[in-house]
Amino acid sequence: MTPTLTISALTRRFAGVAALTDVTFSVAPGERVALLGHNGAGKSTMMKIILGLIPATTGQLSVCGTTPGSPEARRQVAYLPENVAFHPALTGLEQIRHYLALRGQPPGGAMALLEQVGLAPAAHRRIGTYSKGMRQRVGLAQALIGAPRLLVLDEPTSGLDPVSRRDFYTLLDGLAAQGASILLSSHALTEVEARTDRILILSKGRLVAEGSLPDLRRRAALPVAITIVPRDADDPALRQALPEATPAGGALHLTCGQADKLAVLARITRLGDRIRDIEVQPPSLEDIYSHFSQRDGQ
Ligand SMILES: Nc1ncnc2c1ncn2[C@@H]1O[C@H](COP(=O)(O)OP(=O)(O)OP(=O)(O)O)[C@@H](O)[C@H]1O
Repeated sequence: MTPTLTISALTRRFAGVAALTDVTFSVAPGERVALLGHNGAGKSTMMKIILGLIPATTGQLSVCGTTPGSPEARRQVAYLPENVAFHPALTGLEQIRHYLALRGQPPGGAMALLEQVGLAPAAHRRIGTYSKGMRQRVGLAQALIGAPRLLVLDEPTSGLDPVSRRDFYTLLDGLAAQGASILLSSHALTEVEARTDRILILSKGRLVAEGSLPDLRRRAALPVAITIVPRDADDPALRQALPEATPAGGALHLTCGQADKLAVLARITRLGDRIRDIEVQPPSLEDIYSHFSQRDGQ
């Protein structure tokens, strides 16, 4: 399958500042990719180059099979900035009709776009009365004009409550299922953990890790945390079987390498009904993120 976005050996410098250095990756049709990185890591610079707003210093880019910023690329790429601003006096319907007219498309398609983002019931209300989540949906409806093949979303869920975030990602899932590629930046690690196919970690302008969460987890080889709730916290058999465990709050806590996990679980299982409950916690995306960032000296 031809990638929607291909970036190869991309470098961008600003008067002495290396914002991006030798970045290479691609995004396939229907793929949801998260771009993570600390403040100043180069995420916005990357997006601006993909959108054709600024040129790369060196490197090759192909956006929907063409050059970033070309009329053909602009027709197929949509962008949603972090803080979308609309005229508060316009209704959602008027705003989208206006954008359609600007794009030379029949304004009659506005209601269908608002329906797609779940805003049809509020279409005739002024945007000034919308919640932040609703305004983000107007932004998404605007981004969907012309059925783009690539959506570039800059922290699209920042400031949204958990339910609005979940709804927003559900919308993105639907778009990806129809073949749109999604590249989004975020600082909300737990949500991208569950709602994207691949994660890119930028650190000081370099791509320091790339892969699905299980890939990154395997590569980082971080310890697994196990919490055991015994029937009797003072049971000496537990200390004997699990001498490395630390007692706290009526439970026993231990960590082990991924490779040792099954052996440790087998030791715990042999304790039978001396154990009331057990919780196995793999490293979170936050742990993995700081592992790769730290590896780069952050
Ligand atoms: N126009 C510019 N002139 C000079 N330096 C710039 C310019 N734009 C970005 N930079 C620098 O490039 C680096 C990357 O910035 P960028 O805005 O891409 O980071 P970011 O990952 O989007 O950060 P944030 O999460 O804070 O938005 C930073 O060191 C920034 O100061």
